[in-house]
Amino acid sequence: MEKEMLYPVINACRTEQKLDGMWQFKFDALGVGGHEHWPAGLPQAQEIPVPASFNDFFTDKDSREYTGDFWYARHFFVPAAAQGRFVGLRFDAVTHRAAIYVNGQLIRRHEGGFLPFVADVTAAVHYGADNLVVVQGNNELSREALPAGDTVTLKNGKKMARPFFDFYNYSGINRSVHLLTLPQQRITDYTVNTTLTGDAAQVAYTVATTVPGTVTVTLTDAAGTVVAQGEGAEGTLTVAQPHLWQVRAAYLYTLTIQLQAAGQLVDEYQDSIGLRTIAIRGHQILVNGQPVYLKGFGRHEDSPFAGRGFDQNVEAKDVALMAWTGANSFRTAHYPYAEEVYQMADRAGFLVIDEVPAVGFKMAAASFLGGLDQSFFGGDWIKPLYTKHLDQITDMIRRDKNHPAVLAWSLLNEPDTCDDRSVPYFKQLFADTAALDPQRRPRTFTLSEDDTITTSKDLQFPDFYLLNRYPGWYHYAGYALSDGEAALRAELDQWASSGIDKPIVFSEFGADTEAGLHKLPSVMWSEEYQVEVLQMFSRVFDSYPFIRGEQVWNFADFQTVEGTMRVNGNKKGIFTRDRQPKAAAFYYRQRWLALPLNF
Ligand SMILES: CCC[C@@H]1NC[C@@H](O)[C@H](O)[C@H]1C(=O)O
Repeated sequence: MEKEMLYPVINACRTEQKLDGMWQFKFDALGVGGHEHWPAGLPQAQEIPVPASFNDFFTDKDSREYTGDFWYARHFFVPAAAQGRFVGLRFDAVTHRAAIYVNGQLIRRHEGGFLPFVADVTAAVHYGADNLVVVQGNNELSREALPAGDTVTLKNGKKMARPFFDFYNYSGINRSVHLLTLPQQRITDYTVNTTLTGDAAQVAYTVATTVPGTVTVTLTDAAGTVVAQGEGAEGTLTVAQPHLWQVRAAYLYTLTIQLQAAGQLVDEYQDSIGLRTIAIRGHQILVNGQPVYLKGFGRHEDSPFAGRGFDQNVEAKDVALMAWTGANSFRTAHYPYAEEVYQMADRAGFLVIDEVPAVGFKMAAASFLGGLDQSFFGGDWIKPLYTKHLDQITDMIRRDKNHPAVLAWSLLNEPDTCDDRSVPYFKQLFADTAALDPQRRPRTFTLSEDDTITTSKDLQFPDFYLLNRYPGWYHYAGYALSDGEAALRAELDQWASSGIDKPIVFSEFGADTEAGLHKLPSVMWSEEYQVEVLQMFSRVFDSYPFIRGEQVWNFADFQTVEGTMRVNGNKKGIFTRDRQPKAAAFYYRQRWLALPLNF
């Protein structure tokens, strides 16, 4: 578990410098970097941008598909004034694992390619001088790591990723790197939790610090007016006539936390927070006590050139397009996204289902993508996998817990829940994660086509259900679409008569579509067919009141492994990979703008 997750800020007590740009880069297929002293500098290196995946910058297949160790390096200057402070290098994400060296010294290692970690370099840097940071990365997949897969070795000795998941194994320093200098006596975390009482909001807060001291907390509104203040490492702020954070009508306050020691201000941290409540009541998902119907997308962090590297330009475009369609939510399929994504969702009023990369926990998926056919939860990899799974859920919640946009936590995508051996795993997971979120938001996971109300053994665990269903594509396809509608209705009739009174959200449904392919009457892969499939789902959703959301798969076309089922990636996007609309985008704009928000 990472101790410090606070997003970097610059103020009177804290400094931050981004180390983004061109870094030295070198593959290490033979694993010689360690004993050839690469931590002290990379010989004959090339250059790769950070933040970005390294894969798409190459023109040869061996490099694009490279699996194994890879090294990055760059120089950075630490001012003399930093002496006596905490000096850290914060990596927002290195996929999938990393060892960090500074001036040739191993500082730390980290496992997990989609969450931040801080390397404490206080004792390793030269002050008022140049320093060298070297990152030893690795992108190999295994059944005891997230996301799950295999790494195979070809006859020519080259390693190849064999993902049990349907997105490309983009790798590298995928998000920003920050040089931080912080007070030794500092704020390390905070929590907020809002309840609404009549015409006031009660904001319970806690503040964690490295030393006991005097903590003061100030809440200011968008105009900068102080609306509440508190003293002490925990307490409750009362906000009269609060301006609530609403879905697609966001309002953010600024929370300022100050730490004083011996009468001196030693640290300060400020963040934007939204006052809102989230609850599930029967079949309803409630925000501020009002039912909300989720309209939106399963997404990916994926774009040409940067791969899975975070690109603020792409995210800004995606937020604009989601707003244009009338969407109000998305799922971070299938991993936690960059923190800037949640900040933009906070400001835009989008609801987010936040998901860890527990994807591929089903050998059938591996079979679908060329894997083996045995029970995933019966494997001898489960024990080490569970440790990493819980660790990454813990870090995701620690990182994202204060975002008003975060509605729920998705703990897995399409696991094999038809196997009795999954039950102890899920029982432990839901027990171990029950108290991680101070706001106690709902926890769930997505159910694939195989995992139905009659076959799944794990339906007692989620607080609401996420269904991934593909009649019209993987079965009942083409002219048989009407049978697909009948089969979907038959399944939902089972849910309706089951007595289960929890909401259902469709978290995946759709059809691969080649943009520009038109056919009248329709044919699979045409834009017309994608709209017909989505219209079928809309008819069904509108027939069952316990369906409380539709998040179509996917927002945009995205890169996957090569295969006979993929045409240079997955084409189920409503938008193309370069973010241009297919006919389905106009369909959803017309449907979602006409749907009331609260119903
Ligand atoms: C076979 C269930 C569908 C599957 N669900 C997980 C997503 O990551 C994939 O992209 C999606 C697809 O194949 O389009």
